Amino acid sequence: MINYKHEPFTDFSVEENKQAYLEALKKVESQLGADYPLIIGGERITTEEKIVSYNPAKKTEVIGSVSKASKDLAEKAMQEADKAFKSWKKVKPEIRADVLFKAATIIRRRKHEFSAWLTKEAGKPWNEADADTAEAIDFLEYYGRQMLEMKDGRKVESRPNEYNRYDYIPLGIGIVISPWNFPFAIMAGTTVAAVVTGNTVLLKPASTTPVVAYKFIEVLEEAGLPKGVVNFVPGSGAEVGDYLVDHPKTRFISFTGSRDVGLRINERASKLSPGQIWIKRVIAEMGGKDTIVVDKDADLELAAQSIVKSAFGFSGQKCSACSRVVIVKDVYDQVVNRVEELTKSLTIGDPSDNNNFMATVIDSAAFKKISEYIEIGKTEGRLVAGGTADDSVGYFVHPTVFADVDPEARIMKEEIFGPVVAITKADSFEEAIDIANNTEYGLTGAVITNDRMNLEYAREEFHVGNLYFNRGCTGAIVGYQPFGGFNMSGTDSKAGGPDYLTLHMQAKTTSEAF
Ligand SMILES: NC(=O)c1ccc[n+]([C@@H]2O[C@H](COP(=O)([O-])OP(=O)(O)OC[C@H]3O[C@@H](n4cnc5c(N)ncnc54)[C@H](O)[C@@H]3O)[C@@H](O)[C@H]2O)c1
Ligand SMILES: N[C@@H](CCC=O)C(=O)O
Repeated sequence: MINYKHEPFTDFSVEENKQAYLEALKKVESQLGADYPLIIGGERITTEEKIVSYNPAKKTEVIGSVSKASKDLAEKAMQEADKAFKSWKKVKPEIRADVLFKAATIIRRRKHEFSAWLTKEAGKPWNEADADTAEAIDFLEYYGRQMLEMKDGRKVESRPNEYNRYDYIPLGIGIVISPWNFPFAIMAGTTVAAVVTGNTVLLKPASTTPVVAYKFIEVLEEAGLPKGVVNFVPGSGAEVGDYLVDHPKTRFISFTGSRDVGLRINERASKLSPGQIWIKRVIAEMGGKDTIVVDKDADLELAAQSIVKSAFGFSGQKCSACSRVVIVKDVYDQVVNRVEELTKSLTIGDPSDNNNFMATVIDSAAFKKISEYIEIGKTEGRLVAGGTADDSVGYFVHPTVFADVDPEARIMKEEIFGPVVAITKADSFEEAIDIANNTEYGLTGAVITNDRMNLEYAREEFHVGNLYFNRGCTGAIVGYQPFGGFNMSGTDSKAGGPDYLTLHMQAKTTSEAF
């Protein structure tokens, strides 16, 4: 792709960068508690009912209060999106791409400010927030360029006296439903993929992180996006989510979130609503139960470091997080001991303080669910580290490691989505890969080995959408490691990959005889 390079990560050991982030945090702190309206057809609409967004590390601190869309307002947004589609679909792809490039530039100028919102609203430590913002910029730069490459369609053959073309045209109105764990990157990436391809959007962000989404819509407006192309409609998943998914004018749904909600959307979207004249397209990126496999011939320090970073980065709240480890028996004790040491040395606390490696989980429901899994883990394995939690100030769950877990145990099979990792032993490398595959998910996985033949075996047999060798299993980069999973991890749409935009368009063949 022409001139695309991913956004570099900030080095916070450089004093200037550290000071800039502290300034950004101060700026954001001075703006906490504001009210944010819905944006429908460019109009700001304030509702009585609000979604209140809190800081998970200081659970009484209000980040902002966001108006909440009702079904009536969702319907109004649908009408506005329908109206805007008629003109937006005719806007040249170059101009649509330009809006993305300008938005990327605006965000780059305010990079630490956006990251500071993520630290406050999602509890992201500095490096995790910085990576989330960098990924949002990457999506804008990458999808903008990809649209320029696709704007004239693909080449097909013509014959004498016949001219054939194969062009991509937009689909229509897309419902974008995004998760809280990458509240900037995934929300922005899924929105702009739909927009740059000529569609209009109703964006329903996650209810725990709506403020950063509002800030992003402001950037799109500043970059020149016409009214009604993206409509901001935060609301209850069950009420507004179902209404929009079922709506006959909905042409496609781009969902990222849990398995259960993804399956529900897929099922509802398959039912015809009165007046509907198409089969709705569903892009669904869902959960994971991701494994790191450690071979006997491996760099064991690299293995332990990769496990700890992948399991506990952003408190394990990544669909890509390492939540299971399979170690070949010859090196099992060594690796478990080192994982224990590293885990016990992690610093935990408020993410505004960059000395803390790990902060909180997102909210009280997550805190409760993860705490319950820790209790289940105590009956299913040997507690090696952590096992405690404290929600007196914020939702802190301590990084937890269980060893000697049976491959069939619940903590080995169910997505916990928190800082909990389960370790099991395998007799051989082949058995380790079998255990890794023994889950309904298939998102990410990693193999740590120096054995070339075993790497090749894993390349064929380890059934995941993103497979990594001799590194951890998180941190895919847009345009470098297209991201998406198999089986119950979703529709393998591969966000940030060369095929992603085609999912938002339909191809039209024209053949002219002359
Ligand atoms: N595969 C990926 O690329 C990827 C990326 C990030 C997160 N995830 C997954 O997301 C989950 C965590 O995110 P979450 O807790 O926000 O997930 P979630 O499924 O609870 O919510 C995701 C979004 O769906 C909305 N929603 C809830 N019920 C709905 C309904 N009935 N109709 C329409 N929308 C509805 C929510 O409000 C939110 O905006 C984890 O399972 C994680 O693995 C996957
Ligand atoms: N793309 C991210 C995960 C996104 C889901 O949570 C990664 O590769 O770690």
